[in-house]
Amino acid sequence: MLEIRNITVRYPGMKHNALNSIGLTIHPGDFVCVLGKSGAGKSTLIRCLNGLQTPSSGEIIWDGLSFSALSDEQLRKIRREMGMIFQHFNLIPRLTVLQNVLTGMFGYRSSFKNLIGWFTDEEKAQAKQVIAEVGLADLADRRVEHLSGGQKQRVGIARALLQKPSFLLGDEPVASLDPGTSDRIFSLLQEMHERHKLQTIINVHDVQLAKRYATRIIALKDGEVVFDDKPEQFTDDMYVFTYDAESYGEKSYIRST
Ligand SMILES: Nc1ncnc2c1ncn2[C@@H]1O[C@H](COP(=O)(O)OP(=O)(O)OP(=O)(O)O)[C@@H](O)[C@H]1O
Repeated sequence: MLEIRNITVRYPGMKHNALNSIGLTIHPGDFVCVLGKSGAGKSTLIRCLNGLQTPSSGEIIWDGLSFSALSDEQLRKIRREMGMIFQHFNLIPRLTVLQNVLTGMFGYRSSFKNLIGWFTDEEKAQAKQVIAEVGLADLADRRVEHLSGGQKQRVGIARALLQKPSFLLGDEPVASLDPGTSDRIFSLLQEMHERHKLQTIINVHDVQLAKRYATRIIALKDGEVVFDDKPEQFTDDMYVFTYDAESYGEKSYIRST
């Protein structure tokens, strides 16, 4: 269970809070999609969860540990628990799929081993296993720069899985992909979520994807939680309110596959 207790984030120079007294509990099995228009605070929330942003006030607690009082070793452990996937994939284009995925092991190894890039046969076998799980077994030795966007995101997912995380966090992971590919990536995320018993929290602009795959939708507006419930409860009126739209679909946060 991950507890977000009353967190507020105000960036330097900002007149308002990016997040304003957010309180949430993420339960085992949750597949959360976070909705909200641009600037609502979605990325800031994800950045707080992966330790990249320290809240101005409030606490995040996981496994009895408060993020604000961690030793370096505990911080390393928390970072390993947070598998992260990104809109622009954050891969190294000139390296192969296997080499990119192996970087997911870095949190478990010494800095020296990471520096020289030496991996054991066992580590390579584990990486090949997750590469097969995301459907890229035939492409393990291909350079990432030669892959499609959807394939690159599969590499990103495999790298996150190799960390053996408890959480899978995504900051707009399908925003650069076409609707059909986005749907296939969400289907893969759902499969991995269930197989690896993850707690998944994904920011997404596509409301239909959220409604199709999430077990829980959280909507943010102006840094506050305005909706936290099952996807079927996210009504057209809630859409209009969340996105300051005039009608359902009016703000193009809905795509069809
Ligand atoms: N590093 C920063 N410095 C100052 N202000 C920031 C910074 N990052 C975000 N903000 C501000 O904080 C607020 C929330 O931003 P955030 O990126 O979390 O929103 P978002 O919902 O993820 O938006 P988007 O969908 O466009 O990515 C916005 O007003 C944004 O301008």
